[in-house]
Amino acid sequence: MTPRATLITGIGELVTNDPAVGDGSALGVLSGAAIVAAEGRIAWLGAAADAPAADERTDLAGRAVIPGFVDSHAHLVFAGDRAAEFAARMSGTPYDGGGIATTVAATRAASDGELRTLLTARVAELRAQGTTTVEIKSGYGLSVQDEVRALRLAGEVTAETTFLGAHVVPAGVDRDAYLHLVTGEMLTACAPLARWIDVFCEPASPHAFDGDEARAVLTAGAAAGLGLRVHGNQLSAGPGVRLAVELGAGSVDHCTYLTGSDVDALAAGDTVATLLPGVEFSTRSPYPDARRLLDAGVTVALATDCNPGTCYSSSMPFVIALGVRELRMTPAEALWAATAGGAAALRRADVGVLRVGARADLAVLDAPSYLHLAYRPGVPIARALTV
Ligand SMILES: N=CN[C@@H](CCC(=O)O)C(=O)O
Ligand SMILES: [Zn+2]
Repeated sequence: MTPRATLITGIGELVTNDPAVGDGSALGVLSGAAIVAAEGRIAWLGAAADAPAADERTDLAGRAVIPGFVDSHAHLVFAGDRAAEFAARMSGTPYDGGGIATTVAATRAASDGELRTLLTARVAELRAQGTTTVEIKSGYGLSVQDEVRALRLAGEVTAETTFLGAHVVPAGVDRDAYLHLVTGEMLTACAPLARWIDVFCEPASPHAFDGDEARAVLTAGAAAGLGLRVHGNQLSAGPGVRLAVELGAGSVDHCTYLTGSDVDALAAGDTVATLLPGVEFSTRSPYPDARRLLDAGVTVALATDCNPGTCYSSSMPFVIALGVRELRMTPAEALWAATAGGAAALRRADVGVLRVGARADLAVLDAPSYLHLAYRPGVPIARALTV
């Protein structure tokens, strides 16, 4: 049986992220274009006048279309509320990772059904704002059974699952014993449910892991067949970035405090620098220096880091607005980072780009141009369209 095909017309502006088409820019912007999608993939893309016949037709009445956002960093499996901690930070209390224990307690106490309900609502919230691919970390279980449960639930909604047993050392647990567990029994139980392993490498936090500990976690994860990701350089210019690059991680995330050698290492390696400006917004902290990274030729991604402690926002358009307004990225750089950049951070070639064979994961904007993502901050103009 031939697959049913859908023709999408009336596209005001089409951002493909394919530099081989359109205006010659990295965004590969086309006007007067149409798309045919079949079985979740792009079957045809070109001038609307040349579009082939299809079984169904969707007319977007002049709206802009972009690749669906690729949110390459999110912590969505959790219960509980830390609004009071947010309020304290707005009055000057600094963030040090200590509040993670509050979420761990609430998450362990929640039933599978409660966690699933919270998770699916958060995924729906992301999609309603244009995100079509999301990476989801464990890290609020911190016991073998609770980390396994978090990854099992995450795997119900995404293929991009990340084992973050090394988020913090749980309260009352010996550091060395916990490291032994995370790199041993917990890793063995979690690896079959995860694509990635991550570690919160932050010597400035008494709860997180130093460079040697992070290296042990990542090396064990790689030996178990997992790809590597690192929470690095969030609170200080620690060893996270250099470790991530040395070990060939897909991405090092936060990158708020960088030395010159960190930037040089990122520019020479193939690890993506993922910036999470919603965190600096929500913790009233200095923003990372995106221009320094971009000007050095580093591949930069933007993601939400949606989590209950440092940024309880699932909105990629909000992150793009921060990228433009606060990180001084151009609107084009910010959109690329939130789509193709996220795909690079997840080592995916089938998302974050619209070309024949790629996933037909689109975001439709109630606007004539992608510029409106930063031009109209806080206005819900983006939504996911998977055909
Ligand atoms: N920094 C470590 N992990 C999260 C925050 C987790 C929390 O505070 O609950 C982050 O990416 O910012
Ligand atoms: Zn995070």
